[in-house]
Amino acid sequence: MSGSLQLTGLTRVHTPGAPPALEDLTLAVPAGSCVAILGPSGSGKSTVLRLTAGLDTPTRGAVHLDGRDLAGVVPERRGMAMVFQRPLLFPHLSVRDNVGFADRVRGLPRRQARERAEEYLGLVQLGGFGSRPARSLSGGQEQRVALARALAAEPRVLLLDEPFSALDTGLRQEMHELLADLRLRLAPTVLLVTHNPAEADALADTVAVLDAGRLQQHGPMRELYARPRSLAVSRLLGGRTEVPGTVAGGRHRSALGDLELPDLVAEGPGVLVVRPEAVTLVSAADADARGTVVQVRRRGLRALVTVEVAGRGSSPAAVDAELPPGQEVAVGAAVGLRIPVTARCVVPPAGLPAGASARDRQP
Ligand SMILES: Nc1ncnc2c1ncn2[C@@H]1O[C@H](COP(=O)(O)OP(=O)(O)OP(=O)(O)O)[C@@H](O)[C@H]1O
Repeated sequence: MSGSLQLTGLTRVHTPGAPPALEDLTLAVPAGSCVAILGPSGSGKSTVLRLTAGLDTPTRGAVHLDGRDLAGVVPERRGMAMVFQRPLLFPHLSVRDNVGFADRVRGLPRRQARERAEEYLGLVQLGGFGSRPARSLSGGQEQRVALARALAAEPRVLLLDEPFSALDTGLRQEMHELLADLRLRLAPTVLLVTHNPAEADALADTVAVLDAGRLQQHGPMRELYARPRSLAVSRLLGGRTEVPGTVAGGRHRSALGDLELPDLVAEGPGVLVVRPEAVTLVSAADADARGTVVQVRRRGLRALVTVEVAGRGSSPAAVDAELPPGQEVAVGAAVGLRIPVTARCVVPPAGLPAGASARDRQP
């Protein structure tokens, strides 16, 4: 029953003359897949869901479901169900009647509606909760009911708008496992909005990064981590190492020295970004660059260290490295840095659009 969703050139301008809330978004959500829209506050994530659900009208662009243009189709006839950050249950109704509400509205007899509701409550691991009043549930249970209610509508697309962000870490983890299980059993088509990279990583097949209303990059999370196309994407995923320099002859020249690049990169200014997990501290003989530890932060069993590398004739560079459990280093220590060639990625300097990525330009 899962549908195939296609957004094409989707644009929403709220105030003429002001920057669009969403600009020219083209995104495919294949049947049975889960695509996450990831972005900072105000980047246009909810706008995408509202336009898809028909709660708002695009200024330009189209939403197609299984090839059908949904322009002018009211939300309740789009074959979609939405789960919001707040569950929005009817507090005076039982859990079962909350889940069966849509079935009752469309004329299903009470008994049948309740049987179906129980079935979906079982799927979200709330079997036995049916007769309880909705107001007696915990936050996590309420959100499970909201999910059961959405699934009971048998939507062709499930729209999730930050559904777990109000839950504490443990409950959120449980909901992630539940959603992964539901995906295996029911294979729904899911469009998920989140500002949390770990959530996008845990739940989605691919992640579309939005910044200031524009799609920055869309791909599997691993690709976004390893090969961000812009500083915005790198920063959103927690990247902090940004070394400005110049690309020439397939090498990046900066305070770190002259480093070979793994990809074909156009000549000109470019910022080297590297994931801290890829950087290791090594002896001077094996090092790609040498520097001094200026900061150590604990990350559970691991430590995240910042190493400052003095540039010859350029300003110093700061490189983050995540140490494995057991490896310790103190502020002030002189260390060598190993940055594997495959971990080196060059993005355009701030101010240039992602589309102008040095990697995408031919030399
Ligand atoms: N009805 C509206 N009228 C005017 N501007 C709006 C309206 N709705 C949203 N915006 C603006 O559009 C931009 C995108 O908003 P949107 O809610 O889609 O962002 P978001 O990424 O979902 O943010 P958050 O994570 O904070 O919910 C924001 O600058 C917001 O202020």
